[in-house]
Amino acid sequence: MSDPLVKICGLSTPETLRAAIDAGADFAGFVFFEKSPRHLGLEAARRLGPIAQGRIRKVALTVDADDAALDAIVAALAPDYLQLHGAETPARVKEVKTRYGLPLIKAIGVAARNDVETAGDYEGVADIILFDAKPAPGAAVPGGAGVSFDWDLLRGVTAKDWMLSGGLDSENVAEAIRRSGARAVDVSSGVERERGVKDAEKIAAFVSATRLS
Ligand SMILES: O=C(O)c1ccccc1N[C@@H]1O[C@H](COP(=O)(O)O)[C@@H](O)[C@H]1O
Repeated sequence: MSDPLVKICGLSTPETLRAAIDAGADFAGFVFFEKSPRHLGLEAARRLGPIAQGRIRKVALTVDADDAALDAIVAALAPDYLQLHGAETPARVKEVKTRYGLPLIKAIGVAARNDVETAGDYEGVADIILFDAKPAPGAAVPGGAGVSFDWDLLRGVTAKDWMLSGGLDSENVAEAIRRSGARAVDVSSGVERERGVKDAEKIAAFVSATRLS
C-alpha cells in the first residue's frame, strides 16, 4: 500500500516551507484567518507561493470567508486547493467550488459518531473531507489547537477521500493511522516549537513517522 499523504499546515516562512518540501510532504497549508497565530498576510502569500509552486500542493485555509476575501487569497497564492474550516454549508461549499474551479477540502469537527456522519452532507461537493477535533463551543479559532479526538470513531468511514487531523505529532501519528485507517494526515501544532512557530526537525520527523506506519 502507498504511504499516507501528508499535509503540513500553518506554514508562514520560506525556511519551514522548504523544510516541508524537502521532507517530502504532499500539501502545504497556509492559514488566512486573522485570529490564528499562523495567519498569513497577502504580501507573504505572494512571496511563499512561488517557492511552493510545482513542488508541493498549496492549500489556502479559510474560515467562513466571503467572496472578496477568497478572491484576494486566490490571486495572491494561486492555491491548488481551498480548505474551508468554518461552518460553511454544503450550498456555500458548492458556490465556492463553482466560483474558483478548485478542489475543496471541507473540515468537519468530530466529537461523536454522528459528527462523522455529517460528512455525507458534503458528498459530491467537497473533494476531500478533513476530520478534525470539534472546537470547544465559542472557540475564537476553530482548529490548530493540538487537540485530538477518538480515532476509532473513523473506522469504516464511507467518505471517498478524507484526511485525519487534530493533535497529531511524530509520536502518535502511526497509531492514529492504524486506528482510524486514514490514508492522509494533516498537522499543525505537532510540528511547532511554540504556538505558531514551525520547527524544521519536527516537520521531518513527522513525515518520517508517517512513512514508517
Ligand atoms: O492552524 C490554524 O491556526 C487553524 C486556524 C483556523 C482553522 C484551522 C486551523 N488549523 C487546522 O486545524 C488542524 C488541526 O491542527 P492541530 O494539528 O491540532 O494543531 C490542522 O491540521 C489545520 O488544518
